[in-house]
Amino acid sequence: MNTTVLDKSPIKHIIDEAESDVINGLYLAGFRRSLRLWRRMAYRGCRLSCSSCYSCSPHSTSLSNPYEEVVLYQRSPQENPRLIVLVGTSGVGVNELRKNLIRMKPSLFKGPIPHTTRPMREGEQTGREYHFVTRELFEYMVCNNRFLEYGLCRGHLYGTSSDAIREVLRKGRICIIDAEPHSLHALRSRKLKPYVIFIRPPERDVLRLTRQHARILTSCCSCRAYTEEDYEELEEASGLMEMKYRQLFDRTVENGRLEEATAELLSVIQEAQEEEQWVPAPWSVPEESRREERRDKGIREERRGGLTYTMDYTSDVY
Ligand SMILES: Nc1ncnc2c1ncn2[C@@H]1O[C@H](COP(=O)(O)OP(=O)(O)OP(=O)(O)O)[C@@H](O)[C@H]1O
Repeated sequence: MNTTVLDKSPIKHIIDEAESDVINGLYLAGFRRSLRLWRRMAYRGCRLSCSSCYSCSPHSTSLSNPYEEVVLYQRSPQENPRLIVLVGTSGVGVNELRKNLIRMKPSLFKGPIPHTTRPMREGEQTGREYHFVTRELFEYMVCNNRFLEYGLCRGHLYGTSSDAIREVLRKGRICIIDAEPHSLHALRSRKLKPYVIFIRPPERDVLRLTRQHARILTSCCSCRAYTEEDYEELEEASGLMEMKYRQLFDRTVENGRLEEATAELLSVIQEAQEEEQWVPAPWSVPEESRREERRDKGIREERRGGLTYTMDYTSDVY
């Protein structure tokens, strides 16, 4: 496998962190601070250079076309649960809420197990903390668009694959992930039917009151108490995110008091799984006609000599 593929990709070097998110024997995979930091840096980079960023560019269909045909969709009990995606600006409490839900209802919620090329440590098991894979396999997965996002940390690659998400859903559990808004276009598929919940900060006085003991993650991978500037930045970044991406959000939940926000989130997720919701029209097309459509597209592109596109169109991600 040619390593230049990864060199050209939007990987950012990120800082390592203390391992393990194990609480009372429950493995909370995917909460590594390094990946969160990477995401944050990637998002900031994206905001600074919007003209070259795929998701902000006119090529991103979900953003360039704010109108899309939607239909009412009711999930049947035989179908996999819908993927739940939490979106929010760094520091608003997305991880705290996600962790809270998994801790409260571990038989209902689960996060996807990330992949890594880092060597397995004593006491770890592949498929529990991580899927431990070789660099070759990781790069192969990158080339085949298997990752929704990935990052490099002290020479080791980390990533969240769409297969890991599907694995959770296939087992009938609600897969709950947090994502940067620019990853949403890759998630919006008929198979995953993501339900996107935007987490918004509360009013400033509620922020001050509730975040007294909260710790903000700095870019130097250390934690400290929130300051007034942090609140200001949080509110501003959140407002911008909401303005720019709101057409991709299904619901908004305000994260003021943690118990109240968690309870609201639980009820919103229950509605998303059990009640009728608006979804993009192609998500309700029967599987057989989708397969035919994909086959047709694949053949057309092969004739044009674009063999490589065939793989994308027949991939499960779409
Ligand atoms: N509703 C809340 N009330 C009080 N503290 C909260 C609440 N939500 C989150 N916190 C605290 O705020 C801090 C930041 O939360 P969290 O780590 O979940 O942020 P985040 O949105 O995931 O951003 P990042 O990935 O940058 O950490 C943590 O100390 C967390 O315990």
